[in-house]
This record gives sequence, C-alpha cells and structure tokens, in this order.
Amino acid sequence: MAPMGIRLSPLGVAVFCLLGLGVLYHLYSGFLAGRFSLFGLGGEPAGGPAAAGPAAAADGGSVDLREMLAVAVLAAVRGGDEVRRVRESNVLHEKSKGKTREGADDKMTSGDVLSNRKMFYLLKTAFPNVQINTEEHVDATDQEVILWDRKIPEDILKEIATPKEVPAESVTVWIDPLDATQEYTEDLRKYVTTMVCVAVYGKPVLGVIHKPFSEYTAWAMVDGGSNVKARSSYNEKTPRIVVSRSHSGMVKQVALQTFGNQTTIIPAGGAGYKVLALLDVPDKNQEKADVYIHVTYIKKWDICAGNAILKALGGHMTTLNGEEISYTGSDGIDGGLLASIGMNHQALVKKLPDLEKMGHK
Ligand SMILES: Nc1ncnc2c1ncn2[C@@H]1O[C@H](COP(=O)(O)O)[C@@H](OP(=O)(O)O)[C@H]1O
Ligand SMILES: [Mg+2]
Repeated sequence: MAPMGIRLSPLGVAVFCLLGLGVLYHLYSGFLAGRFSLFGLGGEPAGGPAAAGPAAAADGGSVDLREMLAVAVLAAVRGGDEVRRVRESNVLHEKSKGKTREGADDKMTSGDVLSNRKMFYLLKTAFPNVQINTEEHVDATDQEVILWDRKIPEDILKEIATPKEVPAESVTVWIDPLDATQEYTEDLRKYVTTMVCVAVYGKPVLGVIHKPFSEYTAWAMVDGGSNVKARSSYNEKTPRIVVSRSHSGMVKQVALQTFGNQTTIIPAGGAGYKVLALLDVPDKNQEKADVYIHVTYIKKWDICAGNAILKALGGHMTTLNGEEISYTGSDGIDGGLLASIGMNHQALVKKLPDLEKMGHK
C-alpha cells in the first residue's frame, strides 16, 4: 500500500503527459510560425516556410526587415555624406580598377572607398549574421564600429506597422557606395546615388536610393510600404527612354528599332538615377522617363535597390528577355535590363528585338 494513501492511476498519468505534450507543441509551433511568417515573399527553400523557420532559427537566427530598412536608409545617408565631402574637397584620388568587358575604365575614387567603409560597417555591425555584397573592397584592417541607435524613423513606422522577421540566412544585402562614379569624376553631381538593397531568397525585397547632393532618399519594401510612388501616367507608345551615357553599347539602336524614330532617348549616368527617372521624385534635378533600358553587362549592386523599389510599387525590372533577376550567387547579369512601371512590361519585352541577331553579343 502506498504511504499516506496516494495512488497514481496509470491512465491519469498518461492523460496528463499527453496534455502537457499538446500544450508544448502548440506553443512551439505558434511561436515559430509567427516569427518566420514570410508575408507572401514566396521563394522559400524546398519544404516551404515551415522548413525554413526552425532550421534558420537554429543557425543564424532571424532579422527584422523593418529594422534592416532603417539601417539601410541610415547607411545610404552616411555613405552619401562621405561622397559629398570628398567631392567638395576636390581631392578624389581617382584610379581605375581595370576595364569593363567593353573596354571602359572601371573607376574608383576616395568617395567610393570611404562611403563603402561607412555603409558596410554600419550594416555589418547591426546585422552580423547576414551576407553583405558590396562593390568595393572592404579593408578588414581598417574597421569602423558604427553603432545603430536602434531607432526606426517615424516615416518607416507609419508605413510599416509591424516587424517583418525573416531567417538571417535567407538574406543577401547589396551595397553600392557610389553609383555613377564616372559622372562623379566629371562633377556631374545630379546622377550620383548611394544604394542599399536587401534580397530574401534572392528576391529583391527592400531598396534604398539616396541622392547625396539633393539630400533626397527613396525607399520601399515589397508588401511593406514606401516613401515614393509611381507617376500618374506613362507614355507607352512613344516612351522617353533613359539609357546609360557611359556604358551604352547598342542601346540607342535597340530603343529606336523598338519604338521608332519619334522616341526620345535620354542619356544619363547611374542605374539609381535612371530608376528614379521612372518615379514621382520631387527633385528639380531629376529628369523623367517612361522606360529604362540597358544592354551591356551590369552588376547586381547597381540594380538591386531599383529593382526592389519598382517591384514594391507594382513595376518591373527584368532582363531584356523578361526574366526575373536573382540577387544571390554571381555579381553580375548578362541579359541586359528593362525597367518599367505603370505599363504592360511583357508587351515591352515582346517588342524588343533579339539582341543576339543585332550582333550585340
Ligand atoms: N558594361 C558594364 N560593365 C560593368 N559595369 C557597368 C557596365 N554598365 C554599367 N555598369 C555600372 O552600372 C552603373 C550604372 O551605369 P551607367 O551609369 O553607365 O548606366 C555604374 O556603376 P558604378 O558607377 O557604381 O560603377 C556602372 O559602372
Ligand atoms: Mg559604385
């Protein structure tokens, strides 16, 4: 006989244990589902978001995209301060990193290097577990610990009410510390931008384009919010086409062949500037265009932020064949670029001539 008359019924113990396990399971699965809800980003690894969540939690933890946006804006502005300071000093220390495939000088200045240092270390210190790809070399012996005060600006909080958590290992950040370096060396300041992009599973999700000489910043998050919008109308029939002024290749021939001789071509520097030309940007130095076309090789840090912003606003940036661009893996893309908003993008793709037949490649 049990002492004090307490007898444990085996059935009671079993029911109690089962109930306990049920409560634990409920708490655990609910917690993870909330933490890693990917708010319609798609592109999760095989097995879906349920597979992504626990695996990622065990590895690099999660990051909040709303916080990443706050730091990305700060990084673009701080990098831009360096870009402006160097330009105003008139001591650019301009040099060539080599040649592009087409034989143009691939330039770099102190503006690129110092902006890169600020932008990279701000993002890396705030988010040590995410992959960051940047245009310029990061000097590990010249580190700068720049702490983020963890404040999310009001305009971001107003647009994006809740945190957006994703697994840290799903994220790739792309930094362009100085877009339009060629034009920067020519003192064509309006074309210059600093850019940050965050891709999740290779899809561009948030983008920041900052103009250091106008102190204007555009940002947007797919399924989140933005501080910039599309214009109310675009000319689809005879569009104004913005193209590269220093890496043009056959772009003018392509544009005229596609849209006819009545089409206006606007040569401009910087991929960031050219994406802003498609949007409603309150900057008197910003030209306006209906379509952005690029035909030569281009790097992902040049285009990711613009791609994310266009996507967030309902526009498109694809290769000239209409293929989506994946922002993981290699640094560059070969298939050219077509960017549009407020028009039928696939119809534009169909109109474009076959570049291979035009002898582009
Ligand atoms: N064929 C090419 N090869 C390498 N980089 C290219 C390129 N065409 C454009 N780019 C880069 O893409 C950005 C926009 O180019 P563009 O002003 O000609 O439209 C510039 O970035 P950076 O200024 O950051 O180097 C430029 O160097
Ligand atoms: Mg650059």
